[in-house]
Amino acid sequence: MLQLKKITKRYTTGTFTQTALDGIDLEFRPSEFVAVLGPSGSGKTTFLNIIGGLDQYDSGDLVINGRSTKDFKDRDWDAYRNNSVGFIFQSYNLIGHLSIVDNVEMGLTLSGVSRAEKHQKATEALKRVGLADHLHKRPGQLSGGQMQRVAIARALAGDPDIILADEPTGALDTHTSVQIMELIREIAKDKLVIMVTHNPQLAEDYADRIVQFRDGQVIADSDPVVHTGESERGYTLKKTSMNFLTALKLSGKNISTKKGRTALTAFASSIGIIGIALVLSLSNGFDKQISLFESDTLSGFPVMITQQAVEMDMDTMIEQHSQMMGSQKRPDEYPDKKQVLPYDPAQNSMVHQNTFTQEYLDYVEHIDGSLLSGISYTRTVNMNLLHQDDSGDVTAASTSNLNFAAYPTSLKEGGEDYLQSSYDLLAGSYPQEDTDLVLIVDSYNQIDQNILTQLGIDSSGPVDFDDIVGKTFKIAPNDLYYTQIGSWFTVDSSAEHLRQIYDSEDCITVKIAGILRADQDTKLQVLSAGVAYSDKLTQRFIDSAQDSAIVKAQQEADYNVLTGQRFDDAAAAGNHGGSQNAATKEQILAALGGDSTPYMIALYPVDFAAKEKVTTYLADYNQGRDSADQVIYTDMAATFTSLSGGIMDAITLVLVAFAAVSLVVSLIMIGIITYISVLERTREIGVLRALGARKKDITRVFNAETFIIGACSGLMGIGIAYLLTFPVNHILKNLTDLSNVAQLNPVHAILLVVVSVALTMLGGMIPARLAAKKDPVEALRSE
Ligand SMILES: Nc1ncnc2c1ncn2[C@@H]1O[C@H](COP(=O)(O)OP(=O)(O)OP(=O)(O)O)[C@@H](O)[C@H]1O
Repeated sequence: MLQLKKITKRYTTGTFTQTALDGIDLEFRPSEFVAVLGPSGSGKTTFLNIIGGLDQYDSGDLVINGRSTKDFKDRDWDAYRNNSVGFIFQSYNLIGHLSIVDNVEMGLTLSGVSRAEKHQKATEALKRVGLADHLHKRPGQLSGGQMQRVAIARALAGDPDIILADEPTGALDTHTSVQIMELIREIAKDKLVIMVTHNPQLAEDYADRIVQFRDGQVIADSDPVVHTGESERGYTLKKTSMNFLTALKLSGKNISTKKGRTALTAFASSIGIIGIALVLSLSNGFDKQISLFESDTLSGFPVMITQQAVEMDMDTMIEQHSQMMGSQKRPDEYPDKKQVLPYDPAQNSMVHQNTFTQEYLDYVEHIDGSLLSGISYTRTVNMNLLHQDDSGDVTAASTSNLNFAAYPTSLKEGGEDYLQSSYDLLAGSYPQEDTDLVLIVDSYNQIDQNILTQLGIDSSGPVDFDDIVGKTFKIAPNDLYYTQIGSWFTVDSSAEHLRQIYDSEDCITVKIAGILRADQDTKLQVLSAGVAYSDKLTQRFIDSAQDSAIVKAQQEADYNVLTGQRFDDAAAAGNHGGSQNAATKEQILAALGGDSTPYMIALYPVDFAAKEKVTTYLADYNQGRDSADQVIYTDMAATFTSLSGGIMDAITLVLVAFAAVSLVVSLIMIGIITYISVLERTREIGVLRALGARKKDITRVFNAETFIIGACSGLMGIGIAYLLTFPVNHILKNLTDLSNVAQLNPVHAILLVVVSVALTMLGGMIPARLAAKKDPVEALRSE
C-alpha cells in the first residue's frame, strides 16, 4: 500500500551537501508495525518526514495505494497529510491553548468534518487511548504519558491509513513507555504503523518488522514485502481547508491565554482611533452647529443682485486677485527690459457690470414665489416727499436722511408677508395700501432723531407712538415739484410754493400706518431704523414721472438739468471710481423717476434649501449667455459658509492627519506583535501543517489574530472616544456655551472600526506571510 522507489533526499548547506536518504526502496503492508532503527544521523527522521509528506524527496517516487506522488502539488501534500497520515512525535506537539478535545478535533476540522461527527470521532479516539475523563483539560494539565495518548488519539481521529511515530516513548519512563507501545501495537492491527526508535529492545518486543538504516540507506529489513504487483487502487484525497471562523476560534483561544498583553496592544493601537474619532465627532458637531447657525441666521441674508455686482465667489476672487497682482500674465522673474508695461485694469476688474434688461426683471419676477419670504427692489428715485409740521409749515424731506427703503414684499398671492413674519407690530397696523409707510425702530425702540425731524416730528424727547402713527405726507409729482427756467430746472423751496404743492390734488398722500420692530428671532435685521415703503408706491411715482417735463428734458440733455454739469466728464471720472460726487445721466434719470430699472434686487429665501433653489434659478438665467449679458448675483451667506466650512474641513484634515500618525505607529507595533506571536506559535504552525493545514490556512490563523486585535482596538477606541465626548462636551459647554458639540457619528464609528481592523491586518500581513512560509519540519523542531 505504501511504496518507496529509489527515494533520495539531500540537504545542501553552503557548499556542503548531505545525503540524508540515498535511494531507499521499501514497500509496506496495509497493516503492520514497522520499527525503524539506526544510528543518529542515519536518515530515519528524514525518511519519516518524507513518508508523512512533511518534507519532499529529491528523486525517486513515493507511491501510495498505487498512486505516484511525483505530480503532487502543495495542496495535494496538505490533503495527503490530513487524510492519510497521523503523526506521533517524541515531544507530543499538542497545541497548548486548546483543550484536549480541540487538539484531537483539529485534523478533522481541517478536512471539513461536521461538528457533531468531529466531536464524536474525537471522543471515540480519546476513549480508545483511555482519556475519556480528561476531555476538557488542557495539555499542560496532563502527564507526559497522557499527553502522548492525546497525540495518538489525534493521529487516529481522522482514521488515516498510516501512523508515523518518531520516538514516541523517547520522553517517557519505562512503565509509561510500555503502555504507549501496547497502544501502538493495538493500533497497528489494522493500520500501517512506522515507528522510528533508538531502542532495539522496544523494536524487538513490539514491532512486526524491523528496518535498519545507516548513512541514508536500508541495511537490513526483517520482513520485506515480496512484491505482489499490487494493482492500482483508486486513491482520492479530500482537500483540506480552514475557514475563517475556525481560524478565529483558534486565534481567539490563543489570544485568551495572553489577555493582558492583547488588551494593552489593543489599547495602544486604539489611541489613533480615539484621536480620529474625537476629531471627527468634534468637527461633526461643529459642522452641525454651523449649519444650525446657517439656517437660523444666514438664511436671513438675501441674495443680492445689483446693477454693479462684485463677483464674490472665492475662487474667482483669488484667481482675479492674483491676476490683478501680476497683470495678465505674471512673469516668473522680474523683467530685465527697460520698459514700462501698461495694462487695462478694467480687464482685470473683479466687478462685473450687470445690466437689468426687462427680460431679466421678468425672469426674476417669475421665480417660484414659495421660495421667497420677500423680494425688495431698491431704486434710487427721489420721491419729492413733503411734510407739514405742527405749526403748518411745509418742508421738503430729504429721503436720503430718512433711511427710506422699500420693504420686501411677498411674490406669492396670500403668502406670508415678510414684514409680518419678521417684524412685530408696536402700534398702528402693517401696511395695507401702497400708500402706507411704516416706521421701523431698532430693538430698543430707538431711532435717529434726524429721521423724526425730517418727518416733521418734534424729536426733543420721547415721542408717543400715537404722535407718529397716522402722520401723513405728500409725494409731489415732478411737474409740480420742479420749476423749469429755460432749459434748467430748479426746486423753488419758498414756503408759499411748497404749501401750494402740498395742497395740490395731484400729490399722492402717504401715511405712517404703523411702527414696527424686528422680532427677537430675526437675527438679521433687513431694514434699519427708518421709514419703509412699498415698491408699488415707487412704481406709481415712476409711472407718473415718465412723462414729466424734467425727465423728458433730462433724456434729451447731455448735461445735468439741475446742475448744468456735463455728463461726459462726469462719466469719465465716475467709471473708475475717481469721483464720488459726479453723477451719470442714468443716475440722474433714475433719481428723477425717469428709469424704472431698479438699482438693486434683494431676494429673501424662506430657508437654506430654498436659497439653493433661488441661486440655481438665478444661475440658470446665465446659461448660454455671453458673459457681458450675464447677471451675477451675490450670496454673502454662501461665501461665508463655504469659507467657514472650508476652514472646518482643513482643521479636521490636519487633526486627523496628526491622529493618523499614531495609527501608523500602531500599524508597526501590530507588525512586531504579530511577528512575536508567529515566533511563539512556530511549533503550532508545524503541528497545523502536519495535520494538513495549507499555507493559506496558516496566513489565515494570523490574519484572524490581527483581526481580533484590530476589532478589539477599534471597538475599544470607539468606546473610549464615545465616553470622552461627555467630558469634552462639558468643557466646551463651559467655554463656549454650545451644548453637545462632540457627537460621534455612528457611520464614522463603524468606519473607524473597519479602518482599525484593516490597518491591523495590514500590519500583521508580513508576519502572517512569513508564518505561512515556514518549513513544517523546521517549525516542528523549533523550541
Ligand atoms: N534541514 C536539514 N538541513 C541540513 N541537513 C539536514 C537537515 N535535516 C537533516 N539533515 C541531515 O540529514 C541527516 C539525516 O538526518 P536525520 O534527522 O534524518 O537523522 P536521524 O537518523 O533521524 O537522526 P537522529 O536519530 O539523531 O534523530 C543528518 O546528517 C542531518 O544532519
